[in-house]
Amino acid sequence: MRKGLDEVNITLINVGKLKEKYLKQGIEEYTKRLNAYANIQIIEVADEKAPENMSELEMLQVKEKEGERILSKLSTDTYVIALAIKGKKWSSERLAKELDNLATYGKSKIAFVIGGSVGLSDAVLQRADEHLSFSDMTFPHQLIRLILVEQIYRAFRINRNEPYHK
Ligand SMILES: C[S@@+](CC[C@H](N)C(=O)[O-])C[C@H]1O[C@@H](n2cnc3c(N)ncnc32)[C@H](O)[C@@H]1O
Repeated sequence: MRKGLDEVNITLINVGKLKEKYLKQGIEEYTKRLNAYANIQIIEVADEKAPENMSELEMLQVKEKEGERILSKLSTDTYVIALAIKGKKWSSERLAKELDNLATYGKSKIAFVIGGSVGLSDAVLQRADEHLSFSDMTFPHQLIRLILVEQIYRAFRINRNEPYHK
């Protein structure tokens, strides 16, 4: 059944608690603005200790444990967009269009997933319907959360033909 974007539930699934105050403030601001347009929920799953000198195997284990926690938050009818450096690069207009299309085709649950300091497990990447990249650069996962929430807000403004800074 066709749905409007305002009927869509957007969930951001993140690994670890947000620590920096300036990021918290920015995310709260965009979440508040977004709430005028959609239901938005932010979920934080526990992170694993990830010391600098971990072996490949330990890193894999961290990803897998965090991945299981992420997967436990996803229902089978959720459309999942994983944030991944090697994913597709979309313009803001393309993200707006994709969200609009998902609403049009009755997808009312959309989850964006951001990995922890060592990234997302293969199981999460395989579960995802799309992999989205913001650039070839690696951003801290907490900063990506702020960039993502701003881009989702921008997408809603674009879809509503409302003015926003270019
Ligand atoms: C510190 S990065 C992890 C780096 C890890 N080596 C990897 O390759 O995924 C943490 C998370 O932030 C997100 N992220 C970081 N940079 C990104 C980018 N340029 N585009 C999309 N997501 C990004 C991804 O979800 C990633 O799992």
